[in-house]
Amino acid sequence: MRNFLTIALPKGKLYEDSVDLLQEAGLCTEGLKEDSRKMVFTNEVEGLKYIICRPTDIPTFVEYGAADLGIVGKDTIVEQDKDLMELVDLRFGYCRFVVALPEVTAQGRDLSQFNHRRVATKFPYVAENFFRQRGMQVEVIKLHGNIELAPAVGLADMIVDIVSTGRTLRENQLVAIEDIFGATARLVANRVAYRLKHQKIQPLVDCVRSIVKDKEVRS
Ligand SMILES: Nc1ncnc2c1ncn2[C@@H]1O[C@H](COP(=O)(O)OP(=O)(O)OP(=O)(O)O)[C@@H](O)[C@H]1O
Ligand SMILES: O=P(O)(O)OC[C@H]1O[C@H](OP(=O)(O)OP(=O)(O)O)[C@H](O)[C@@H]1O
Repeated sequence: MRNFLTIALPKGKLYEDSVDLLQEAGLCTEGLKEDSRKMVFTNEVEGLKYIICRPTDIPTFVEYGAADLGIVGKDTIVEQDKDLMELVDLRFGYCRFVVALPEVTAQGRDLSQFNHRRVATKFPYVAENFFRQRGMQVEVIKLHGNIELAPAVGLADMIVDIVSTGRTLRENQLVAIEDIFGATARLVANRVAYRLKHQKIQPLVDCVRSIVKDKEVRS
């Protein structure tokens, strides 16, 4: 498999845009959009292999070299801080990290008034860093999804989560009171593969860069 190029694709929100981009870059993406439970797609003729992963597992597959390249959100890259090469900002999958509170609690207050409170998040590293930089001490509670539920049932006073349209916050009577940073999808590489498979990887990276460079950032 030394000459194969293996690309890890995230299932979920980034999947369609990822497949479209690779197709635009001239790679064969046959079968990837079919409704299927297959996790590995091999194209012997082109020396290409795609693996379909959970978005949060992409950095692990790439760091260990199980995939040479991967597509993953900057939010996940920052949270996991794995040893990856970040090659291209793909300009899709835009979302932003915020601190959000119940509307009733937030009214007329600023964040500093919520010191020593509990924060629910899927992103404990991002949350801890943010509050440390603010000189605040909070208790971070790690959840794996539906973070907006935590304040509603008294598990936490506030949340750190990603927001795109803002609909989930609104429909759960939460309001963002601080922006942390924005994130988009990135093309990442395994360090060793980037050197050993440079002849295959670099033309693809150049092509992807030229495709995305004039595109608007979008969610
Ligand atoms: N509402 C959103 N709008 C736009 N992009 C988003 C949104 N939510 C997440 N993203 C981006 O898409 C990536 C994948 O999100 P998705 O919801 O598909 O998977 P996930 O549930 O976070 O992953 P996992 O199943 O591994 O926990 C996120 O890491 C982020 O970069
Ligand atoms: O601002 P919006 O457009 O409403 O999007 C924000 C929601 O999207 C993400 O959740 P996701 O759908 O990934 O589910 P999760 O709660 O299981 O992480 C995020 O955690 C928010 O809940």
